[in-house]
Formats: sequence, C-alpha cells, structure tokens
Amino acid sequence: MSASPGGERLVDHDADSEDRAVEAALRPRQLREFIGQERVRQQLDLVLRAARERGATADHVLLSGAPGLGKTTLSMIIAAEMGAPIRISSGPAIQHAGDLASILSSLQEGEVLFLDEIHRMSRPAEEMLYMAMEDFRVDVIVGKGPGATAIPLELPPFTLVGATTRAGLLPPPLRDRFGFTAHMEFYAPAELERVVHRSAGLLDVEVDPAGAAEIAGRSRGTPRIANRLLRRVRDYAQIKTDGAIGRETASRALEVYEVDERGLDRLDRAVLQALLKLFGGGPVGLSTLAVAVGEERETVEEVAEPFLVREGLLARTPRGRVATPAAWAHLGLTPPASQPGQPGLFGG
Ligand SMILES: Nc1ncnc2c1ncn2[C@@H]1O[C@H](COP(=O)(O)OP(=O)(O)OP(=O)(O)O)[C@@H](O)[C@H]1O
Repeated sequence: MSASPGGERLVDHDADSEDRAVEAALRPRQLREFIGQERVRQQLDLVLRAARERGATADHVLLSGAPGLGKTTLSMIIAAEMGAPIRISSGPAIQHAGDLASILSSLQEGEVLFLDEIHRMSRPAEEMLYMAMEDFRVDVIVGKGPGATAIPLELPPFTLVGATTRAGLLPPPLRDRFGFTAHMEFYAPAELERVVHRSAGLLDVEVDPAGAAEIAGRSRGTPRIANRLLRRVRDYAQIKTDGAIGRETASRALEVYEVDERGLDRLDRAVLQALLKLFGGGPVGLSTLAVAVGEERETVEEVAEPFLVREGLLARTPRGRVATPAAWAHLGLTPPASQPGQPGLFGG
C-alpha cells in the first residue's frame, strides 16, 4: 500500500504499521460477524453457499471500494466460509508473469488467491491471469527469442478474489472474468458504532453508546479509521480518566488529535479556511490554494480534497475550487453577500 503524501494522518484510509499489527486481531472471521454492507453480504452468502452445496470452488470475486472498508477482511472470510486456505499477494508485487506463474502453480485445489490492488499488476501478468481464471491453465514460456516454447501447465481450480479501489481501473477483459463483483460503500454512522463496540470488546476497552457514536461520527465512513480513533481515544482515557470512554472523553481526546466532529483533520480544515477566509469561498485555482496552505498541490488534491468533496464541503469546478454553503456553516463563518447581477454558484 503506498504511503500518502502529507505525512501520517489519523484519518488516512490506508493502513500504517500499527494498524497492520492490530487489524489481524480485530478482523471478523465469518460473514455473519461482518458489519454492514448488507447487499454485498447477502449476495456473497448465496454465491458461497451455492458453491459449497455443489461441492465446487467458488466463482472469482472482485471487490471494489476505498481502502479500509474491509476488502482484505472479506477475502479472508470467503476462504474461511469455503473451508479453504488463502494466499495473499498484490498487483504491485507481481511485476513479471513468472511471479504470477509461481504463485498459481503452487495453489492447492479450492484455495483462495487474494490479489490486492489488482489494477496495478503488469500487463504480461494480467494476460496470464486471463487464461488462469478462465481455463485454470497457464502457458509457461521457457527460453528466449525464436527458440522460446510455451509449456502448458494445468492448475487446480481456485478462487481469485481481486481488490481494487475502483472497478473502472480494470481492463474490461479482466473485469469480465469475475463471476461476482461487489462494490463496497462507505459505512453509515450506526454501522461504525457497531464496529467500535465490537473492537472495544476485543481490545477490552469500556465504551458507552454515546462514546461509540462520537468516535463513529468522526471516522469518515471507514472501519479502519474507526478502529484507529478508538485506539487513540483509549490512550487518552487511560492517561486522563478512569479508562472508560463516554461522549465527553471521546470528544476531548479527538480534539487533542485535531479530528473534528465531522472527521476533518488539521489539513482538511486548513484548506477550507484558506478557501473561505483568503479567497472568499472561491473559485480559486488548486495551485494557489496549495501555496496558501503551504502544501504540495498533490497533497491538497489527493489527500484533502476527496473527503471534502464527498462531504459536500468543496466543489471542483472548471473555474477552480469553490466552497459550498455547508463549508461556511461548518467553520461557523458567514458567506459574503453575492454581487448584484452575479448570483453565487450555489444560488446565494
Ligand atoms: N464490516 C466490518 N466489520 C467489522 N470490522 C471491519 C469491517 N470492515 C473492516 N473492518 C476492520 O477494518 C480494518 C480494515 O479492514 P481491511 O484491512 O479488510 O480493509 P481493506 O478494504 O482491505 O483495506 P486496504 O485496501 O487498505 O487493504 C480491519 O481491522 C477490519 O477488521
């Protein structure tokens, strides 16, 4: 997983090393323990149960969705539900067709192969995967130049679970070879509250419903972030209070870590503040905005903006970045009255 620009952020969707160390302990192991994603769960349940009843290997599954929504967890659940072993690798780790051939040729019958970031696989490996998925066969090329020969290699039936941040990043021939595609959505606050309660139980932390709601509301719809905020609030509670987490403790702790009640962190707020206070709400060009907050253009564009756009606080327009009325309200500021004859972009 690539590190985000802009340094370590508590609200980053990607896993840091601490996350990876605890995530294994917090992962649901069975489909019925997996919180939220009702539709995906129901559909997957049917796919897996039907395959089990037929005594067959499950169809290939493509999982798409933002980092931290549970794709790795689901792939492990698929293996567990099928009573099959799992092999984990990722697109960037498979740069040569030979890398893939060696993984495929060592799979056991029915094994689940999880390929994270499958859209980042090299072209030759991708082409080898087409045949492997469809015919459970690969051609291993031996030798070079005119003397090279293709040796066909039969593979045992396996289930490929591919994960990608966007299914649209996949070439259609690859996408079409998955029998089941599931798109994972951001989680609703009530679902994240359940994630917080469940993780608190596993970590042996006491959290009341209001405390869980406070953490869930700041977690950007993402279980990984909910789990991370829970751990930071636990630290605070341990040092500053009796260790139990209620609304007050959660909100004080997250103030210390600069994650506001909507899940914005220092960088997100700096971008909004510059946009509102220095540029009257825009439109302003991305580069100008980046200079104003003292960050790289890419950091503003890739790290801060996606969440601000998703939250309806910022809009990208052909004339530049524009704050929405919700942005003014969130920072407790009043938008300037629009010029006569020049209605605001949002009808103000
Ligand atoms: N539906 C869920 N219920 C409970 N916990 C969840 C759920 N989804 C994810 N989690 C927890 O969130 C953390 C991150 O999940 P996971 O690693 O599966 O995400 P991911 O989508 O694979 O992310 P990445 O693409 O970055 O690898 C894990 O600790 C996992 O236990």
